[in-house]
Amino acid sequence: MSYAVKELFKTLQGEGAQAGRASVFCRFTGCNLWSGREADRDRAVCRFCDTDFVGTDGDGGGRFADAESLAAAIAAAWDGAPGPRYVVFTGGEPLLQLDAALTAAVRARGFEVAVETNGTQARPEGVDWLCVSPKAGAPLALDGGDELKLVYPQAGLDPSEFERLDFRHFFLQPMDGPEQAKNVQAAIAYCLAHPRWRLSVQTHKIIGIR
Ligand SMILES: C[S@@+](CC[C@H](N)C(=O)[O-])C[C@H]1O[C@@H](n2cnc3c(N)ncnc32)[C@H](O)[C@@H]1O
Ligand SMILES: Nc1nc2[nH]cc(C(=O)O)c2c(=O)[nH]1
Ligand code: SF4
Ligand SMILES: [Mg+2]
Repeated sequence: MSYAVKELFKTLQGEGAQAGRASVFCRFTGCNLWSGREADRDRAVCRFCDTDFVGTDGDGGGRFADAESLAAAIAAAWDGAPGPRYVVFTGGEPLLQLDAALTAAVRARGFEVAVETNGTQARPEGVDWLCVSPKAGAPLALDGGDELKLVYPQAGLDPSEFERLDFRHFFLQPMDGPEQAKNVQAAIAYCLAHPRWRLSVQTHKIIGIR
């Protein structure tokens, strides 16, 4: 199978329970909940996306013919630094492309494998850390994982609906956009009143890394 990648870069994971961790980010092209075109945003299922995942023209992006060639590019992006290697597959929606061949190829190069998904697709083999971020109006195909990271608030989604699912961590991440300051206050208030939930701040945006 071939893979379309928007961009590939090393940075610190900015969100959730692994925040602060050195990571190679592999951002796949394409999503099933939005075309990525601004003209389509208002009629998309997911309308608040903060990410450009169209095309293969970003830093380190491109079309990779097979799992070995993409895994080699991921290993090169790690840059030879010693210690535990960590790759985060995101997008776009990574589970439209990530498969067992690719998780095996990066694991063979010493990587732990993390995924950021909207939860609408099945989980492939070989994932060590699964972050699920459900979207209002999209069917949830996964009933567990490592962290549930709910962008908050979303009309029609009550966080309590997700508490029955099998996750180790439950996070609210304030929705970025025009109402960001208000959404931060709402998420803080929810976490104070519902201590099962923790706040996930998008730290990379604050400190100015990608
Ligand atoms: C761009 S998405 C890509 C992965 C996958 N499609 C998903 O939605 O989980 C990466 C993360 O950013 C979150 N996110 C996207 N737009 C956001 C926004 N405007 N404010 C806060 N988080 C956002 C998503 O919910 C997800 O947790
Ligand atoms: N630093 C950093 N951390 C992130 N965590 C999840 C991200 C994503 O876009 O999936 C992301 C991202 O884009 N940058
Ligand atoms: S599901 Fe994820 S990548 Fe797709 S539009 Fe929503 S936030 Fe963006
Ligand atoms: Mg991001």
